[in-house]
Amino acid sequence: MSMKIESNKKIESIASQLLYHKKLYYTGRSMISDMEYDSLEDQLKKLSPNHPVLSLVGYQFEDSGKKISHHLPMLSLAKTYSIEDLFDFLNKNPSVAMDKLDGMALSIEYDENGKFLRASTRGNGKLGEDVTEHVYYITNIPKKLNIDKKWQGFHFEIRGEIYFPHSEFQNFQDRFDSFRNAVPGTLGRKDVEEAVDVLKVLHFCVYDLFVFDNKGNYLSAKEIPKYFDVPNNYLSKLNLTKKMGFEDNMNYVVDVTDIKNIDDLNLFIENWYKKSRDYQIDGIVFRFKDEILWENLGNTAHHPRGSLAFKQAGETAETEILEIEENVGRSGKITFRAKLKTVELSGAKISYATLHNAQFIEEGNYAVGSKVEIIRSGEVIPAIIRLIEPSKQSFILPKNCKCGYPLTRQGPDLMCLDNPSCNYKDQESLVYFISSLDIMGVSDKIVLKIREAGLVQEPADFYKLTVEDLIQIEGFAQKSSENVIAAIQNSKKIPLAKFLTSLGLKRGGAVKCQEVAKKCIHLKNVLKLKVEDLLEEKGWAQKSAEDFVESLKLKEKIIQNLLHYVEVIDDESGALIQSQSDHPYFGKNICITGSLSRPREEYKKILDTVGAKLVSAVSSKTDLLVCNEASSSSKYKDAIKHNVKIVNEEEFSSLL
Ligand SMILES: NC(=O)c1ccc[n+]([C@@H]2O[C@H](COP(=O)([O-])OP(=O)(O)OC[C@H]3O[C@@H](n4cnc5c(N)ncnc54)[C@H](O)[C@@H]3O)[C@@H](O)[C@H]2O)c1
Ligand SMILES: [Zn+2]
Repeated sequence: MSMKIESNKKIESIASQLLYHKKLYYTGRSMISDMEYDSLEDQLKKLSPNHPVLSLVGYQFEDSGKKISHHLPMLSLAKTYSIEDLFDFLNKNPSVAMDKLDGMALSIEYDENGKFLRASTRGNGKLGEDVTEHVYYITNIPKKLNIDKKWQGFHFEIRGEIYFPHSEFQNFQDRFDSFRNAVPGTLGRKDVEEAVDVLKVLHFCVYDLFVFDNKGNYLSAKEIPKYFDVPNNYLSKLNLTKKMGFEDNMNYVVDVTDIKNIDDLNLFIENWYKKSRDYQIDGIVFRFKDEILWENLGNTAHHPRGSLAFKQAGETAETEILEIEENVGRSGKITFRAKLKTVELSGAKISYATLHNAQFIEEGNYAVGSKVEIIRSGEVIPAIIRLIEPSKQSFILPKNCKCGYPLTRQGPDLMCLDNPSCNYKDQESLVYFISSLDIMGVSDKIVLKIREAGLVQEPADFYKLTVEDLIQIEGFAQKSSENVIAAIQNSKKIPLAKFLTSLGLKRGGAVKCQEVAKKCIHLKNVLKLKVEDLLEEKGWAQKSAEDFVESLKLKEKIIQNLLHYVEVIDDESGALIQSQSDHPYFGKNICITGSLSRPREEYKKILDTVGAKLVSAVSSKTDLLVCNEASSSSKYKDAIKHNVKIVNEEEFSSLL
């Protein structure tokens, strides 16, 4: 074989490994450390500097929705692990340093009035996914910018990182396979309403601003200081975004012009990582301060030349797998974790690591006795990144669930699907049932203890518990047992929407269950639901409707058993709305001014019952103003101004 063919083979092998790991990484299942990945990339750079894989940005997901084409490409960053390289970079030009936030890049566009227009992800750098609807719910992204007079007529594009604060992630841990997957997973959801609670707690941090004039032409770094009356540097550009209403992010950015030698730089880096923060970083971004220079340096196909990310090799440790344990999730998905010979890693004693799913174990060839390398990567429990030495024995994936029923393979996962009342998946269902009912004084911990003692197999069993049962369990005293039992017994009247939510139905998040409750009013109608019925409603896709109806069927026995103990209260709001919707005042905004024959409170109550709203001021959104004579009140004037219909009390009440 000629040298050329040999080296081509090597190049293609590295390229295909890179593609493979990219895919795993961007779907939250990385199998190698960033350092190993980056060193593979370096090898390819040496062998074939122009290889197309090297200029791939991000990873294109299949089956994706609407695309937005970026005005300017959204690129990656050049990176280094070497202090010397970083020092050389800083010596070239005065720079700033900022956190390299480990979330996802977002582009957010505003129109010439400062109104939020649309948002997109980085995607492949040229085409991103449209996430406009998701962004409506992200609270620290302004939907209307504070626009100074001299900024009017310009369009703005803000770029930054959307990330999950650690303190918030704690509340949503069980919903995601991994921390890394949480943000892409949430922004990738097509049924946005199901993700609202997560979107509300995500944070956005700005790192760039682009300005376009009213013809859509890009305003260069040279022109910005002229139009906006700011000095030519990165910090003052960021300051503009702060004035526009973005959260103050200046504490992320530090001037590093006073670093004079390698020792200073080492100390600076060491201290940077010591700072406490409520989010994950995967490096430090250094960027030349001079904006005109930064722009003139331009980009490669992969990254801007005026920025450099410094990364630190994450601390890893070697250990041995002692046992492989499995857990059955609420959906029936089996997840695996390894019990390890305890080792210390970044100051913590580690005895467990995640093995994710069946595919991860197969591909990595992990088994009891394997020597492995583990890393802490911001996950709740550490991840295994590499097999150091295979075990003499191999691990045979379970054929059956712990409940005895056979498992089904679905892609990378094993699932327990055949046993509708699998006790093991109910272990999670039980906790979920109680926690979504919000029974005061009954925490998840208590539920697990009761479950471990074997006292409950399904939700209905909670209502059969007695004080005597609980006292037998370690940690329960007379008084606390009485409290728990009383709390459970007091939770027997459950509104329909809450009842449905607590069942943990597939696709049955709180918002969807509320819609179903409104539509069906009685539980017996819910139990008769067909896929077609759901498809009539907006926000239901074929697959989610099928999942919902099917999982409802699977829970039928659990529901029937529960009904011996609890009373499910009809959704009256739905019943009302059905009859109200024919009323002429339904959905109308009505305002009253001057004195009428009956107190305003009384009218408010009547209006409530027909589905109308009594508003306190007149705007273009008001449908009707009620008053007995022309007056000089501001409400009256506004009604004339906005062309709002004005009627007297008699006319008004004739329709009530
Ligand atoms: N372990 C693996 O298997 C594996 C696989 C693929 C990629 N990776 C890792 O992923 C990285 C490459 O991925 P990438 O291109 O998504 O990201 P990147 O590391 O090249 O960084 C670019 C991204 O950084 C983000 N960012 C955060 N803070 C920023 C700031 N202050 N200024 C500018 N940008 C900021 C932006 O989202 C931007 O898109 C590499 O570091 C690589 O090690 C690892
Ligand atoms: Zn099972």
